[in-house]
Amino acid sequence: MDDTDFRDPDALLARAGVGGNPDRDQHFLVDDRVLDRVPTYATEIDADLGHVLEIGAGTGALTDRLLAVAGHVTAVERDPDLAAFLREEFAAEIDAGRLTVLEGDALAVELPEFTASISNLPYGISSEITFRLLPHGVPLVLMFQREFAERMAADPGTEEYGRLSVTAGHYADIEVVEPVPEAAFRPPPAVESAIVRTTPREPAYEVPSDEVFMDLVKAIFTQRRKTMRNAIRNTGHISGLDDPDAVVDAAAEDLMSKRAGDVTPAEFAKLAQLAVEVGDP
Ligand SMILES: C[S@@+](CC[C@H](N)C(=O)[O-])C[C@H]1O[C@@H](n2cnc3c(N)ncnc32)[C@H](O)[C@@H]1O
Repeated sequence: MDDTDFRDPDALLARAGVGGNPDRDQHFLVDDRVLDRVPTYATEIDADLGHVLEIGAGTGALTDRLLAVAGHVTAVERDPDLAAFLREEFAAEIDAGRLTVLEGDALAVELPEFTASISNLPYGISSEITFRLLPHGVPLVLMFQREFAERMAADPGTEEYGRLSVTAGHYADIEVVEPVPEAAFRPPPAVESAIVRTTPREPAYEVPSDEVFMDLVKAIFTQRRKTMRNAIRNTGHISGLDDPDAVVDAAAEDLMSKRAGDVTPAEFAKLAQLAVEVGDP
């Protein structure tokens, strides 16, 4: 088999004897053109992919394409029947030491060292798995619900901008690289999807600690319609600030009059620094 002669996704479903169970987050990608493009969003940045982690490998249609561009692939799959099918279907690649099938919940299994993750994710764990992967500081190419993808990549001042945009953008540049229609999957999900690429980089600001920054951002966005002044005052129980008033008093007046949706990540970072300077948290 050469690199352009990949396993047919419909034939894989037939061999595995599955149709996809939406209750188990199973929507298999069956559009060859999309499947072929997914790995290129990583290889156009780094042609040498090393060890690729795939979350939710299903019947292996994407795994097959990843094996063509990576030195090693670790494929995590929670469904025992699908994990058994992967071990049988890809026995030669496993024997050759090029593929590891990890059976279990991607949120709980011990992850290997990896140099990129390329995955058509189970949408039910989008947020939790993304924040398990982002701190590894490697490129990610991940399929999400389109609305989630757009919130992740949103800029300040837009309707989609929020906690997810700030916290994901803390680790990496985020791009929506391709919208994917429902018809590309079997069974089709209820909503459109989109592929996101994250490119790791240091943030352009300093924070006292990731935890202080994340807790403050989380707290303030629970009150996004309020002014920053009121949002900070009302959410000490979430942000961990003992004396929110002291932070408000020390902060710039114009920042306190804004709403969270217009506050840049750098401004949130400055506020987190200020909170530490005034002795809080
Ligand atoms: C959207 S499907 C993608 C399947 C395959 N990669 C494809 O593109 O056709 C998500 C897969 O993740 C698996 N899955 C669901 N929840 C999981 C979890 N918590 N950990 C690991 N795999 C999970 C499902 O069984 C399913 O095979």
